[in-house]
Amino acid sequence: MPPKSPLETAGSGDDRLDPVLVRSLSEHEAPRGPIVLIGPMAAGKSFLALHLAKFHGYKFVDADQLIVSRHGVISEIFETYGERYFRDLEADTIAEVLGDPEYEGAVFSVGGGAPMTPRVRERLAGHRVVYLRIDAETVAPRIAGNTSRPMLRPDPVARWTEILEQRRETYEALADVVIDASGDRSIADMARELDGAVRGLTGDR
Ligand SMILES: Nc1ncnc2c1ncn2[C@@H]1O[C@H](COP(=O)(O)OP(=O)(O)OP(=O)(O)O)[C@@H](O)[C@H]1O
Ligand SMILES: O=C(O)C1=C[C@@H](O)[C@@H](O)[C@H](O)C1
Ligand SMILES: [Mg+2]
Repeated sequence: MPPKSPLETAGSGDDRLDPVLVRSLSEHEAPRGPIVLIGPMAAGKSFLALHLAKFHGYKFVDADQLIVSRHGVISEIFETYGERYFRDLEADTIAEVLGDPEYEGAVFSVGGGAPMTPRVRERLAGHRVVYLRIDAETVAPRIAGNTSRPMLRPDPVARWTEILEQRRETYEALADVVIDASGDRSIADMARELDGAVRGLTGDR
């Protein structure tokens, strides 16, 4: 029988790999850095990463949160210095986390626009990348009253849809694993799928 793909392994219940065995196998592998969560604005990347930290024992790190803690509110960075400046800060922050052994095996959520920066894409090569895919209908109530995401002004749902069209191919090309977040799937369900898929990636690539 051909080996299962990570996606098949992810939701397969009974035949999932034994966690203890996978952990001990992975100890012998070269470090591969954090697991990187990509996807459009408000897909739930930060929410999912936090859930994985709370309930599945992963370390959690979020690029936007690091930027805010060091440089202040994102909308103000955009207003004062412009998008280009923010993208440089974002790329520097991501490179720093990817290179930090403290975050080996952590879940790392990055901002929706991060994969569009060529330097970020290059830096992601060889890392495990999970794309959180979602449709506009599911996201609409989350962003309708948006004030904090400068890219979504002035019409959040229309801008979100337009931006996803520009980014979709890039997200798909980078993804090792795709998790579907459409239809308000429960975060616990997605977390279990991601955890299973990541275990399936052990020894991959
Ligand atoms: N599965 C879900 N069910 C219900 N609400 C959710 C779900 N996922 C995310 N949300 C809610 O949607 C909002 C956006 O989620 P989150 O901030 O995690 O998005 P994000 O992908 O990190 O976006 P950004 O790229 O802007 O950082 C949050 O208020 C969160 O509570
Ligand atoms: O998709 C984007 O371009 C952005 C997403 C957010 O996470 C922030 O990184 C910022 O608001 C830009
Ligand atoms: Mg986020």
